[in-house]
Amino acid sequence: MSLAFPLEKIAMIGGGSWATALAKILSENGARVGWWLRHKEDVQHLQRTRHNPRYLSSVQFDLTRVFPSTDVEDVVKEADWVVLAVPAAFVKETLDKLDRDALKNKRVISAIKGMIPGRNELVTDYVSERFRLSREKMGCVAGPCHAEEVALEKQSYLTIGSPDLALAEDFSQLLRNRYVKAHAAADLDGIEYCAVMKNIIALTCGVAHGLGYGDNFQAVMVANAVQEIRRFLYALNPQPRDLSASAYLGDLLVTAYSQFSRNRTFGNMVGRGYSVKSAQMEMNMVAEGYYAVKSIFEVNKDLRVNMPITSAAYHILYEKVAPAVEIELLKEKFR
Ligand SMILES: NC(=O)C1=CN([C@@H]2O[C@H](COP(=O)(O)OP(=O)(O)OC[C@H]3O[C@@H](n4cnc5c(N)ncnc54)[C@H](O)[C@@H]3O)[C@@H](O)[C@H]2O)C=CC1
Ligand SMILES: O=C(CO)COP(=O)(O)O
Repeated sequence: MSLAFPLEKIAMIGGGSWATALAKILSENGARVGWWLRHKEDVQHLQRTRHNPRYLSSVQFDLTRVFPSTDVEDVVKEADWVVLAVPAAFVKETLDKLDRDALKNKRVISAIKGMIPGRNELVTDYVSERFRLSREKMGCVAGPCHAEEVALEKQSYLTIGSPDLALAEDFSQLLRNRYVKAHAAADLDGIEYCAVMKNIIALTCGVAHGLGYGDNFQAVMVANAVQEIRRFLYALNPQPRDLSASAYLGDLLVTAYSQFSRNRTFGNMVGRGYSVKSAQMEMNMVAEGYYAVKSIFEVNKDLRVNMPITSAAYHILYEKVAPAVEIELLKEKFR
């Protein structure tokens, strides 16, 4: 196979499903991928068997292009591009080991669809401030794309958001292959916030499903969600954007409807009566929407946007209001 990008050096930060899927796409395109994983035994397993033992274990890696390691400083030092793919709740502790100049002269892509808990910041805002990095040097990976379908090489679409369209286009090129189409977009903030919010909506769709509501109700929930997202984005960052594009609506739809969605699965368990703790323990994966709902709810205390779905999810997850009560209230608010 000819290598499309033999000289590009990537640092992949994260050992979960999405990091594994992105490492597959990038390395198969010929990039050199230094791959930080948290557990030494996972690194050793990858080196021995060429498979990630925990996530997307069917994917086999070419170890002449993929270099697993537990040393985040080493992995970052070598790279031109740093791709962040740990859940947002672990960004701080993962990057804490790096000094403030570690990302100087690097281009940083967040593949994370969550906010930094406690700080209620987008990942790119946090990284930009912590590492004194201009947002022009940053981008995000968005779009309706489940890691599980990447592993199966199903046709997928990604959008790279960055205020620097040239950077977004460069990273799009690294991703394009037989089954991935990627394109550049300028709306970094809007795309990143929408990716966070669609997780909250998918989680709440899961709650309704767990309570026995059907497809008719879910379709109305999703339609109302688009309006909720539009109101919030307009209040926060009023610029023209086409919310029907796949980076916004497409990602909302796939997460709300897919069997692979972590957020929907988590919500479904809560709707069926699991406590938040037991639902989290049951999943070996992270539902970003759980953390995101608190961040968005708190950001909205100043904005005061009408956000019935987010408020319902917050009451269920953080104030222990019975899911049936909150969904019953939503029923009356939807049009
Ligand atoms: N899975 C997918 O299809 C997609 C995921 N994303 C985003 O990618 C990000 C990563 O999620 P996934 O790969 O899905 O995760 P996952 O749910 O597959 O796996 C959980 C990850 O959390 C890590 N983790 C758990 N405790 C940790 C700790 N204390 N410190 C550091 N890491 C810890 C695990 O090592 C593992 O990497 C999320 O923001 C998610 O929204 C974005 C697009 C698609
Ligand atoms: O963002 C995703 C698909 O585009 C993944 O969503 P989940 O985390 O709910 O699986």
